[in-house]
Amino acid sequence: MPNRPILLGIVGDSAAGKTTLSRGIAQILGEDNVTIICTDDYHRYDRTQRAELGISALHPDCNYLDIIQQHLNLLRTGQPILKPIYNHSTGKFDPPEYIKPRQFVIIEGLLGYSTRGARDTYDIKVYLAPPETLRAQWKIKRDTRKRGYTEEQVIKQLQGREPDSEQFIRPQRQWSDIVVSFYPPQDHPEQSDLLLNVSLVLRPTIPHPDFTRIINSENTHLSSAIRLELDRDMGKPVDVLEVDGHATKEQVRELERLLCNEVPYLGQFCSLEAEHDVIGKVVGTTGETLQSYPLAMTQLLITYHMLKEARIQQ
Ligand SMILES: Nc1ncnc2c1ncn2[C@@H]1O[C@H](COP(=O)(O)OP(=O)(O)OP(=O)(O)O)[C@@H](O)[C@H]1O
Ligand SMILES: O=C(CO)[C@H](O)[C@H](O)COP(=O)(O)O
Repeated sequence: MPNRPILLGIVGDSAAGKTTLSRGIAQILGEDNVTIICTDDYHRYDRTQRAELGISALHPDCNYLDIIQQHLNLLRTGQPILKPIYNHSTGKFDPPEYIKPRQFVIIEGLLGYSTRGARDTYDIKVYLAPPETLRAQWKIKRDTRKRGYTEEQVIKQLQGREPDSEQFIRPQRQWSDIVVSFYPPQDHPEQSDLLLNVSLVLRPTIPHPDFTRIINSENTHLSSAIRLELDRDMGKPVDVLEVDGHATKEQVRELERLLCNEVPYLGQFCSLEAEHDVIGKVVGTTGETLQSYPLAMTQLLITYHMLKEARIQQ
């Protein structure tokens, strides 16, 4: 057991896929081992007040960033918090809840990296950056089916929030250790969620697995679907792991073996070999379950980092 909980941050704009990724990782690590906190709960104003004030939920002034920071510090040292609850159905606040952190804590939300104090508390920082067209499709589907909005209302909200997205949300990408971007293949711009590629920007802010052994070898089998490239992100040199939407189970398994060489106990949590594996499964907007190997690879990499950190803390 680690001495203190391991904190994973997942930040990105609305409907960028934060909840989907958080739940997937929690299923892999075992839901009893994971506490998920959504920072929407720290909105300063309810929906009516925001409309009256003309402020969006994306604006730092619309959120209790100081309380987020304080709660992150408490969670990191294993202490409980009394957390507010924002109710997306009513647009109001429910009574707060008492939360004791489990072994792994995932904090997902809009503004998680916007203060230095908050940034310093995470063990691993992920930023989700799907192309804006894909995010808009996901948001329209999710908000019309699950949050009671009309398509016109969602489009209007996306347009109205764009200045805040640009000023406050997207700059947080620079603070992340891993930038995850699912994107549709060029030949299928009308994407199917099943075929999405993923680009994983790996900043040298945390030690990543050594992918070169399998990517640089004469392993043409793997390189047809998985490539490691040198690039720049926000002006800084990074490695980028590109996983093709057509990647096969066998190809992802090879990467899984590589990660398990470095962190053997990874296999106890996530394995494509497992009979009832949950890895790479995503519940679509209409409730159907999709299997995505690029998502499986993303979950494997993040879980690898969390388990490695947990081991370091022992
Ligand atoms: N990797 C993915 N593959 C396919 N579909 C996805 C993926 N991630 C998210 N989606 C779709 O996008 C929708 C929005 O995702 P999600 O609810 O996870 O976003 P979010 O960032 O948590 O949003 P918010 O901050 O507004 O609560 C989901 O309902 C799902 O259908
Ligand atoms: O960007 C969002 C993150 O989920 C929500 O729109 C934000 O939390 C405000 O909620 P609501 O749409 O219920 O007013």
